[in-house]
Amino acid sequence: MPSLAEEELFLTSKPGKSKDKSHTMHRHFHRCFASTSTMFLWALFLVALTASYLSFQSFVDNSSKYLSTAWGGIQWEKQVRASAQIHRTNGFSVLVTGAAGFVGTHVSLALKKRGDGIVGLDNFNNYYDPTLKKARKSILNSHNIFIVEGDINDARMLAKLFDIVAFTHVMHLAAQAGVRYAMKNPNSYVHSNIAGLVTLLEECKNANPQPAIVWASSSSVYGLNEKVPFSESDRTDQPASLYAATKKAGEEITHTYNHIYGLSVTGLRFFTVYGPWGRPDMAYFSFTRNILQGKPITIYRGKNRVDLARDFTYIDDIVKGCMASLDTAKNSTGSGGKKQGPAQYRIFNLGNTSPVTVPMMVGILEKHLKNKAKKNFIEMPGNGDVPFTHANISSARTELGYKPTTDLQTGLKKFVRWYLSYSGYNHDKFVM
Ligand SMILES: O=C(O)[C@H]1O[C@H](OP(=O)(O)OP(=O)(O)OC[C@H]2O[C@@H](n3ccc(=O)[nH]c3=O)[C@H](O)[C@@H]2O)[C@H](O)[C@@H](O)[C@@H]1O
Repeated sequence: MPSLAEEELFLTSKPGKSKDKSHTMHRHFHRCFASTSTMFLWALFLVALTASYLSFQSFVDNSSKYLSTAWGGIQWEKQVRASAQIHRTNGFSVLVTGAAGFVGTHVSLALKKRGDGIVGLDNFNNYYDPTLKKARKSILNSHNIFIVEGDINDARMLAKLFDIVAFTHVMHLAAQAGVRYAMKNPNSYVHSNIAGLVTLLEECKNANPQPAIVWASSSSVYGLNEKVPFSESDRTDQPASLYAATKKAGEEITHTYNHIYGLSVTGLRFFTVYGPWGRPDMAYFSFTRNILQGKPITIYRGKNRVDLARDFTYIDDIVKGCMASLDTAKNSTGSGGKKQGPAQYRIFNLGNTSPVTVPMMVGILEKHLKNKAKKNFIEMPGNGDVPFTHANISSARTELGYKPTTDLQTGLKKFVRWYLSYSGYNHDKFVM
């Protein structure tokens, strides 16, 4: 539509009007001709105007397609500020990356519950069904936690966030997770776990004040380590997957930022975290879905038919470990992008300390689901998997007071209850 000014311009200059009534034929003809050519010129003008309007409109559309961001603006800033508000004495304001993820959602809710301010960040990628992430986001929103839709690789957006809020802590949980998917999409691991991490650390190091960082590493860094249980001082230079390699790289990269810029860093090696609102790509989750749908499940076995085992760790225990890490994190020492003194650097195992074999885990699910699984056993393909994990948590116990309390039986029961209700099944028919 033309603007009002353009319409007014057109209406106030109607062509071909004359008040002179004594015209000769010649003059009449001439006027007619003049009037026709004026009309023609006006028509041309109209066409040109319409064409330029349409091309301007398509320019605006295209520009907004490429320049459009899910962040920015006065309203957005207001929401960020409100969400970051601290509601307790000596509380924190925490930037939680990967806030719509499994661990991110639980940690954000726990922080909010005790009065800390939180700004969530998530790129809502489609590694697994984003509907689940959106559902988690709705819960967070209903607790007045604002989630910024953005990627940790977006330095401008991160700088803006640090401009608006003086974050005391960053709980960095955004990552490309999954051990076996790394063979399908290796670059996604480099994008999130390496490039994204560096972009985030750059912003943290530039921030004034610098936040303390707590972030998710992984038990997978132990790779082919055979010494059990895994201690933080054990070898981590033999990763079995690209995922593990990027997490190990993250430990080295965060160390560099700690060393050069004085960032306070705590890396948490999570051991196969499970529970309500979990990740659909993980075995306990996809097995549950398949068992309920009567579909077969594939159970990997090691050499000589040895069962694989995991130190499955329940989400509530992991959340406690994350909170204790934030609570015991010392301030970063840098300012103006420069280190002012040595800063804290820690790495902790957060596991359960009692590994369970995969067939035993399936047995527990079968019991809770009152359904038998159709099991196919195959030899573990060379896909990045490790045969077992087992955490030594004495460091976390001493320094964080970390003490896991949920066994797999209890934790899976809670998961199954949640899964049935989330997926619309009738509880009573299933859980024992
Ligand atoms: O603790 C960790 O470091 C890692 O834990 C999990 O990785 P994983 O332990 O491999 O968890 P699942 O993918 O759920 O697999 C659990 C077990 O089930 C087995 N599995 C998996 C899938 C399948 O179809 N069949 C099968 O037997 C795996 O070999 C493994 O032994 C997460 O997916 C990683 O993101 C995390 O970093």
